[in-house]
Amino acid sequence: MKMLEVQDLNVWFGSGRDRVDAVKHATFDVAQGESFGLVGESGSGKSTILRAITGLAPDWSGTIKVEGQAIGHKRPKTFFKTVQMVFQDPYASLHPRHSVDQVLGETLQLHGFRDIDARVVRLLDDVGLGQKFRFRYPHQLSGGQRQRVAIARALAPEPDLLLLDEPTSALDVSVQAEILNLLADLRTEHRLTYVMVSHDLSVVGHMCDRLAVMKDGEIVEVLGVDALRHKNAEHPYSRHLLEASV
Ligand SMILES: Nc1ncnc2c1ncn2[C@@H]1O[C@H](COP(=O)(O)OP(=O)(O)OP(=O)(O)O)[C@@H](O)[C@H]1O
Repeated sequence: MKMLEVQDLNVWFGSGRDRVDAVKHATFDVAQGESFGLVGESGSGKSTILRAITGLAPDWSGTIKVEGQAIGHKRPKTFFKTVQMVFQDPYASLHPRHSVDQVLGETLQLHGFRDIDARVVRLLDDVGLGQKFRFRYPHQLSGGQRQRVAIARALAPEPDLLLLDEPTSALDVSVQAEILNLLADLRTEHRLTYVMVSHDLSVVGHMCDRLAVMKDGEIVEVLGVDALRHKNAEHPYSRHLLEASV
């Protein structure tokens, strides 16, 4: 089954002379359980695709289907039981005056769970933090630990699809691999589907089964990870991108 189908997606910001066409005619699909990468240089539209899917980019046209259901411009609450996003910067995405317990507890409550206590405990274990972090505040956590909390919050509604927007690029190099390994393990354990934005081809090569190469708002090519490893692309721009990577 297809987890995500995106057909002829156009996303723009502003209007008239100020209009920016951030994504143009993007088409791709992602199978259930697959990990799909979006790569391309800064400004090519990668994050905007994820933001359009979650409803953070209001002006879009085309078709977005999740688990076969076309989504409209307004997302019902149940949508976020299926789709969750993890942002690049865990410093910005966590409220500074909310403890880890509050962050996770409130998310669980919002999604109608009753066994909140047991679930908070389980989520902290799932992301490798454990109980001693439960009543800490963001400023008492390292960058990697904050990103683990953000990942736990995304897992709280038991989603099927995680949208990962450069989930490690704001972190120290030394903890990036830890978080990527955690994400890889969680995908297997929770049978998740990933769409991951990264400007780092080695990250995508490690984490993804297929990837779309974006340039100036367009998907120029969709490649399997083998083609990435063998630097075997058709489109000149993808070839250039692969050649430039180590
Ligand atoms: N809220 C916004 N208002 C106006 N323009 C925007 C907005 N968000 C993104 N853009 C523009 O849309 C284009 C695509 O941006 P996007 O962030 O999707 O690129 P990206 O490939 O994810 O790059 P990066 O890796 O730098 O985040 C850029 O030209 C950007 O300036």
